[in-house]
Amino acid sequence: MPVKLLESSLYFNSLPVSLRQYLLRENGSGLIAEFKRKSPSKGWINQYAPVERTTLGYMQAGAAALSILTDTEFFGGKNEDLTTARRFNFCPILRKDFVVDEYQILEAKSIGADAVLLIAAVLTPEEINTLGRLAKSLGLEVLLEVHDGEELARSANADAVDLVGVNNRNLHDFSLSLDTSLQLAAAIPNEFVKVSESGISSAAAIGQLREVGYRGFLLGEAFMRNARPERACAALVQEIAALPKPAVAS
Ligand SMILES: O=C(O)c1ccccc1NCC(=O)[C@H](O)[C@H](O)COP(=O)(O)O
Repeated sequence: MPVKLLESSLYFNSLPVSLRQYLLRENGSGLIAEFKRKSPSKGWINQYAPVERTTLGYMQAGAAALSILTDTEFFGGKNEDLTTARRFNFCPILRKDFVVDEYQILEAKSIGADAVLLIAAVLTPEEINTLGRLAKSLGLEVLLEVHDGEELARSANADAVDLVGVNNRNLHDFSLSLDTSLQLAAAIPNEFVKVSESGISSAAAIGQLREVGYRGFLLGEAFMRNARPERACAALVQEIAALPKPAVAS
């Protein structure tokens, strides 16, 4: 679609909803609840859950924000999924696709996203700087995804990034370890809201992650493998409410 048409979208000039602020809310769950039908590591997870009921249910259950995969080939998504979620929800929505060019950022804004993902493993620091600044100029927040200390050190640029997400999934072999987040937490500067991504399925894990400073928890499969993903989300929110409160954010 030509850029001019993206810019004429209903959402292009709309006020963004801050993912940072929603994750830092007192008494919030910090959950970023994801809608994905399939994944490279698992194949089909859930072909039937409707995006309207699922995303509205996530938010009614107490999730802090939504993550939507719009990529069709690997995740079974489409742009319309995000726009539908936008129509039904007033909350931050992260477009969780791999962003590699400027067009995708303009497109993310035009379909109703509030935040985009930049992955350190596939982008140079210069690309993160350019893409992140463009996103921020449009009012989008930027979640930088890292998997190790080296990626973090070269890519965490405060002019281009708002939140740092540590992916517990190794993108080469798809192995998962919560230790990735636990070990990297202290190295992430406190100006960034810290998010732990992938392979999280229990309140106990979220309790551990909170203790080392994480305020956002991105869960996909743990919800989507259920026929009613929003009910799995509601159950987890209840368990999170019983955890000790997180320390005041820095
Ligand atoms: O989910 C995958 O298999 C995957 C493989 C390679 C690159 C990205 C992938 N997923 C995208 C995501 O970021 C996750 O959906 C998200 O972090 C939630 O993970 P999970 O809770 O483990 O579903």
